[in-house]
Amino acid sequence: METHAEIRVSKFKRVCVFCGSSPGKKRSYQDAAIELGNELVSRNIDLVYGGGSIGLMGLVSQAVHDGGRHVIGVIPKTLMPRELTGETVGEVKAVADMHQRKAEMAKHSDAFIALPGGYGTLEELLEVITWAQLGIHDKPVGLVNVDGYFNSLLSFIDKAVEEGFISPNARHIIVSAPTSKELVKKLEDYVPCHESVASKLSWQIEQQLTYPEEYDISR
Ligand SMILES: CC(C)=CCNc1ncnc2c1ncn2[C@@H]1O[C@H](COP(=O)(O)O)[C@@H](O)[C@H]1O
Repeated sequence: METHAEIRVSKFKRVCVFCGSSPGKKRSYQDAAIELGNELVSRNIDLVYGGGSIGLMGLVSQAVHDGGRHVIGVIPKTLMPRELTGETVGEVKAVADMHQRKAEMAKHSDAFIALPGGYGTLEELLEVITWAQLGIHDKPVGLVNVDGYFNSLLSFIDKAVEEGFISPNARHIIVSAPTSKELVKKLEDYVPCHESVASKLSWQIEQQLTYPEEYDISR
């Protein structure tokens, strides 16, 4: 009997993935990157990521590309030489610098997902959480907590809530789940509940003063 892969419609058209430019030491990290790619494909979701073929970034982008979905890699011109990041599958968007890259990745996405990674991943993840906290966007943000990789980060965030540096409402911005399947489902159900301090309108005006209009990331 002929089998068909299950296709579920998602409210997300494109998801931005932040993840390690290294593969990590455990096979489970690499498997999770491929699993996330396959999960996006099964829900008809396209991928936006930092470009290149190194580490987990290469695995997730290859899985989405192989599954027939569109892949956009956003690469700063300085990282474009192939020796640095490898070949990018799908569409390549060249940008001037790391700041434009983040704005561009955010602008093209309906949600953000982090897989295990290092400084770059943490920086990208925390920045989109900060933007959500300020009300600059209301797109869901989540992490795949593969083998508890992010446990210490989540404990630290809980500590920051306890100590009065993060509001309990803002704690809810970050959604986590042990697998991609569970995470994407949670992100689909996510309802923003934090207060906005910067209105989207004022952000748009600020963006127009600093970047061309195309870099506005709010909806
Ligand atoms: C010269 C050099 C070290 C190149 C590394 N090559 C890279 N190529 C593409 N994106 C990257 C690179 N390094 C960091 N990033 C960005 O930072 C994140 C990964 O950084 P990390 O490995 O977690 O910290 C990615 O989501 C990506 O957007």
